[in-house]
Parts: sequence; structure tokens; C-alpha cells
Amino acid sequence: MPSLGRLHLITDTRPGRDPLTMVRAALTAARADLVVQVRVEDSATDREAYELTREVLALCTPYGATCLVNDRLHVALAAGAAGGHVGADDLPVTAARRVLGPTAVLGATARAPGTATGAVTGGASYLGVGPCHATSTKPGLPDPFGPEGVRAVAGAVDVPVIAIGGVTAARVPALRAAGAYGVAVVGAISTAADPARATAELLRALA
Ligand SMILES: Cc1ncc(COP(=O)(O)OP(=O)(O)O)c(N)n1
Ligand SMILES: Cc1nc(C(=O)O)sc1CCOP(=O)(O)O
Ligand SMILES: [Mg+2]
Repeated sequence: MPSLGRLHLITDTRPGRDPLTMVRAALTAARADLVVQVRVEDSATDREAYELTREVLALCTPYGATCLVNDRLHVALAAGAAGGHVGADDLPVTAARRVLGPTAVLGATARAPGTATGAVTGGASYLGVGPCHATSTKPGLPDPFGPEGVRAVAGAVDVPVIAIGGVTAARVPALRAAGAYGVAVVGAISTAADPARATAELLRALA
């Protein structure tokens, strides 16, 4: 299984956003250290998800960066991505692992230690743990649980924990101290005036 990068950039495909420009900018700063997770709106078609994934892969490959696909594992496989990420409304982790095969990267969302240990037993290679802080990027999330929520999950598992939700460079040290291996962001890069610089700041905070 490939070693996992510490900085995960999740594509921002809300209306008016330009995910490919954001990915290009982040790659210039992070190169092989970046993991790009292709996440599309639920209303997007599989064809749109596939085409975006192929475009993201074409950007990532020359840098040696990793491309994952959120939710739609058939798109990940068809496009040739390194793996996928599933949560409570997606395929169960054991089924996702069967779909992707033994060597793919498989992320699973875990908000509590019990879910986390179950996901690892089912074959997750990393966990997305959040929301750590309040976020306006995704509606309907439970209340943020801060670094202490990350600590509870990280203490229960032996796979990398990727903290998500309202993550900024300034918040990275506390999340790392709580046991996060890395972080996943949307807004910290996609809404930054200078996305490449924002990426470099996140990487510095993670080092
Ligand atoms: C790294 C990471 N962590 C958590 C999530 C959230 O996944 P999920 O709970 O399935 O919600 P959606 O992203 O599908 O709306 C994630 N995508 N990545
Ligand atoms: C897609 C997603 N999932 C979350 C979770 O907690 O499961 S938080 C989130 C959005 C993260 O965006 P931002 O970095 O802009 O806060
Ligand atoms: Mg999902």
C-alpha cells in the first residue's frame, strides 16, 4: 500500500468554484506530498465525476501525488485512482475493501472510537475524523469535537488519522498534538487568496 500524504485537499465543486485551478496551485507547492480527494456534489452524474477524476489524475501523476475518489468507488476504479473514501451513507468498509481490492488506499469516516476500530477491522487504511472545528463547507454535520475528539479516535487505532472540518494552518499543531497524522481541507485552500501559499503554510504546519 502506498505511504499516505499528510495533506489532503478535497475538491470544492460548489457552484462558482474552480477545482482544477485549486488542484494545480496546490500541486505546485506540495508536489508528491499532496493527496487530492475528488469529491463532487451528490447531484453530479457519474460521467462528471469520472471526467473530473481523470483530469485530477492527469495533474497529479507528473508530481507523483495521490488521487482518491469520495463515495463513488466504481469511478475510482474506472479512472485508475489510488483508492477511495467512504462514510456512513456509503458502502460499508468491508464491502468497499472488496470492491477496491487489497492494495488500494481506503479511507473511512469515523467520529468516535467504536466506529474507528470497526472501520480498521473492516479494512480501512486511514480514517477521516471530524468535524474538528465548525465548517460552512458541508451542512448537517454534528457539533465539532475539537482536538479532544481526534485524540479519542487516534488513541483507539493504529492507522493514520486525518483530521477534517474547519482545519487551518493555525489549528494544525493542536490536531497533530492530539494524534492526527495529517489533515484534510477544502476551504483553507479553495477560498485562499493565494492557494499555493496556503498549501505551503499547511505543509509547514504539518512538518
Ligand atoms: C478525509 C475525509 N474525512 C471525512 C470525509 C467525509 O466523508 P463522508 O462522511 O462520507 O461524507 P461526504 O464527504 O461523502 O459528504 C471525507 N470525505 N474525507
Ligand atoms: C467533506 C467534509 N466532511 C467532514 C466531516 O466532518 O465528515 S467536514 C467536511 C468539509 C471540510 O471542509 P473545510 O475544510 O472547508 O471545513
Ligand atoms: Mg461519503
